[in-house]
Amino acid sequence: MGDRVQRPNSGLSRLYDGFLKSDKGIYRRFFGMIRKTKLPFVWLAVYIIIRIVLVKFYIDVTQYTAKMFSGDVNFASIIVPFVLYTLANAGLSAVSTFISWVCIARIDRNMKRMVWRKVISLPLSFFERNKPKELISRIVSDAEQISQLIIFVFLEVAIQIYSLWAVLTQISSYDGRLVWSLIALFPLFIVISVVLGKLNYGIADTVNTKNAEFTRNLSETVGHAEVVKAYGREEHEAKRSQRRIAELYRYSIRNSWIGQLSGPVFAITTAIEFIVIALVGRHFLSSGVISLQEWIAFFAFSANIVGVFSAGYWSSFKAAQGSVNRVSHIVAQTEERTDGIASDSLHGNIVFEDVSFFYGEHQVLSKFRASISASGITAIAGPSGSGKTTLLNLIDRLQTPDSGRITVGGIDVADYAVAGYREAVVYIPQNSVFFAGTLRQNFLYGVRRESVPEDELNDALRLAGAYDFVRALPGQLDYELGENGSGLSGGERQILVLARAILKKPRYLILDESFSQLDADRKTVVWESIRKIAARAAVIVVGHDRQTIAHANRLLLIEGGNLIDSGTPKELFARSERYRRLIGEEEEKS
Ligand SMILES: Nc1ncnc2c1ncn2[C@@H]1O[C@H](COP(=O)(O)OP(=O)(O)OP(=O)(O)O)[C@@H](O)[C@H]1O
Repeated sequence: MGDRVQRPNSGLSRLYDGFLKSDKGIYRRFFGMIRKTKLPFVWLAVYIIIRIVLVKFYIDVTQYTAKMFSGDVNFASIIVPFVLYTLANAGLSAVSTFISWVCIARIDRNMKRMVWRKVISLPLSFFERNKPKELISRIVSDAEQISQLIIFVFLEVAIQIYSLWAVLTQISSYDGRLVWSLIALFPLFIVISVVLGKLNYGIADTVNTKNAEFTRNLSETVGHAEVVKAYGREEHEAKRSQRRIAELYRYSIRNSWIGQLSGPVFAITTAIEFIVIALVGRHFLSSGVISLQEWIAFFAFSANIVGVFSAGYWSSFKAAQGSVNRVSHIVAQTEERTDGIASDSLHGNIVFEDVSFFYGEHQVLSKFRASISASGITAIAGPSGSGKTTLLNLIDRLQTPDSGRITVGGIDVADYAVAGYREAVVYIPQNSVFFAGTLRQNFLYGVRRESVPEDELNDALRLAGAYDFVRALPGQLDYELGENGSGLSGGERQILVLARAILKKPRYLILDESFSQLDADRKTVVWESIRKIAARAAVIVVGHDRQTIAHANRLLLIEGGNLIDSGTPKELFARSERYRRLIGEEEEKS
């Protein structure tokens, strides 16, 4: 928990930090991501049509204004149309703003749906590599930022280009040279926009990263408040948060500072532009090339063009680049394969054929070979960290071998359709995880049948030894559990997980020291159930406690990721000193 807080650099280097942040392949990834998000095309089309009409209104209103300012104040031909256009402009603008927000809300919703579906279909290794709490907080804010990017930047830029074209066409109708005097100023605006955009990206990305880290840290600490209190670390945690809050504050101030930089910078460019326009306009007006009305219209149109550049589209685009990167990174991940052989043909021994497996650089299994019988109870025993859970994860396809393969009935497990496979192979991990909701919802979690008769639920509860305590709960199966299944003891949760596994009628049941929190009586009941399950299914259980040894038909002894012996518990006890040491018999004898 003793983390190091990275302090921001000082002075100008902060500016360059942000300036240097750039990313290759961003456009390709962006469009790849957009292709997978359902866009609200009808709403977008309506929005674009209204905006095109508004551009036309804008050009007409500017010309009427110019006519008025040049002295033409005819009521019927100038003032009435001017007022009508202005009213229609205001009404349509309101409608277009509303539609733009509808488009954003829809894209945001569709993108969250798409990303969430993607995330939940990714292999476990993705969640191990990425910090899940940080990831979730980012998906929520990033999707919104990208939706705004699409509407307020990409679409808006396209509309502004159209508007620019319409305005320049109008100006060229006065005199083509006026257009070139404006175009000559464009490079200046573009360079300034790009520089400010780069600065914006760097700082906005850092602020988002710091925010996500902060949220992850807080939710981790709050989620384990009992540990904080038990170790008396309240003060430490308060100080740690304060450091992060102070750091966030510094970055936010820097963000605002850079955000405000664009105002004065564009004011200077506007002044330059004003001087150029005024000089060009005066020259053309005095030489009689354009009329007074055209000169006023030219001036108004030119001011609008600077407005387009100073609107900060490039800055907004760069600020959203971090969001695009994160979401597109998720979208580019490969999902777990869902197609494959139906689980009906899933029968036979589970065989590890030269399986090697790494967690990052750390090799856990090296050409591991073993066979697990398709019937009876097979126990996997070995010291802590020897790779037992990893073997179970590989059987349940939560992890995939880096080389070699695991077969069931001679077929690679990767070739079975994963949903059916996990329906037939039921895995009860070390921690029995429950979610907030009723006991019934948790009990039926992952049971794919449309409905399960009440009698069958009760039979499963009886078989697992859970019936009596569930009856005693207020509301029984409708008993409400809190976050992470709080409201039940650890042992009660373990029994309920077994009852749930019974409902799934597994062909292979995998248990990872799943009953460590039960008292001796309850363990006896649980083992009775396991024996009944083993009469029609293969049971693979990690552990070397007395009950496991007493019930196992066969035992695999693992050490350092290698199978060092296998046989019946009796055989191993007779011939293996390592085994005897492992189960503590040696100590007892002495
Ligand atoms: N997610 C992970 N990332 C990196 N290393 C891991 C990960 N999970 C396990 N390991 C490492 O892999 C090795 C095997 O772990 P595994 O959990 O399979 O052992 P185990 O025999 O089940 O241990 P235990 O009996 O303590 O549960 C250990 O050295 C462990 O530190």
